Amino acid sequence: MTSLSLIAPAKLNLFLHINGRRADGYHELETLFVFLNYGDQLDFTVNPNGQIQLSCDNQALANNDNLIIKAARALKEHSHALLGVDIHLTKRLPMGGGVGGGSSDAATTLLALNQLWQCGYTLDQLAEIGLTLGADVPVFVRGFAAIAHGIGEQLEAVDLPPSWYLVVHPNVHISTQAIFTHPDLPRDTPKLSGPWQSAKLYNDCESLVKKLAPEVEKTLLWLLEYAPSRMTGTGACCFASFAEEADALKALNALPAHWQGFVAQSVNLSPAHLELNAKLNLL
Ligand SMILES: C[C@](O)(CO)[C@H](O)COP(=O)(O)OP(=O)(O)OC[C@H]1O[C@@H](n2ccc(N)nc2=O)[C@H](O)[C@@H]1O
Ligand SMILES: Nc1ncnc2c1ncn2[C@@H]1O[C@H](COP(=O)(O)OP(=O)(O)OP(=O)(O)O)[C@@H](O)[C@H]1O
Repeated sequence: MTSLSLIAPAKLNLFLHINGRRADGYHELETLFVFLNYGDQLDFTVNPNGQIQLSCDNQALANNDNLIIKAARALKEHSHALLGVDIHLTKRLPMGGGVGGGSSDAATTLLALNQLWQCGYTLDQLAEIGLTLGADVPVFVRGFAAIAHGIGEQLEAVDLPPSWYLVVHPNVHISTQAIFTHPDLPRDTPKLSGPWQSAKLYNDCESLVKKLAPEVEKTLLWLLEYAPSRMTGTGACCFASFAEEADALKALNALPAHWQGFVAQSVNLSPAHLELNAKLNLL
């Protein structure tokens, strides 16, 4: 196999509780991750010259700070692979949106290059490499919907019925770091003591982000007219959940023009894993 095309799906944090802050500044979380069948597209082609090269429809993203390059370099260093790769990114996910676009791109890169360079790493090993790139990378590498503990890397699988989501980006960029370093962020939510299904669930970042970015509050108020709604991650994207696709699409059609949105279904298994497994089974 010398080339591979895979999706890098979005995630939603269906709830996000912050339980404390560690000495290194990272926060202890409890959060419920699901994947959406919507995401960026990544095309990988092996090259023999050992170079790692990225092109993108959004030229500003094709630089060495991109998590795709960082993921490929991390894997190359670990595995001492001699081959290189040309990668093309088609960016669909809103950036700084809380849907994990950069982390998902990094995870898909690790999954693809593990095959193309024949590194033979297990998902646990790839998740460990992924964690050095970001707290959200391991869940995308493991590829199952999960409650996460720790800083987001300790995963407990969950099985959720599929649901339809309207995800709206209110056109404001929220820096994850700015939220996690803000003095007003609540950091003392008690750990869940029983099943999460019967607990009161929320996103601990939501009220702070609404205060800092009133557009997020407006988005949530708009969405709540249609269905139960919440912010994902540290924002700025907000989502509303629907039982029927048609109802989600109806709300999307009414979306004010100054916001962007998309409708997608939640899945328990990452579409990146489903695509990869399907392609490997064809060999
Ligand atoms: C908030 C979430 O989106 C929930 O899914 C993630 O935990 C964020 O994951 P991520 O973007 O991969 O995060 P990283 O790139 O590792 O960290 C970005 C910034 O967020 C802060 N951060 C992140 C995760 C965490 N559990 N505690 C933190 O305090 C760190 O200060 C860091 O400077
Ligand atoms: N492949 C990538 N795609 C998007 N952003 C990237 C990528 N690599 C690095 N970045 C940088 O990471 C920043 C945050 O991007 P990202 O879209 O992953 O945020 P997010 O959805 O809020 O993530 P999370 O939910 O994990 O906090 C961007 O502003 C950009 O500078």
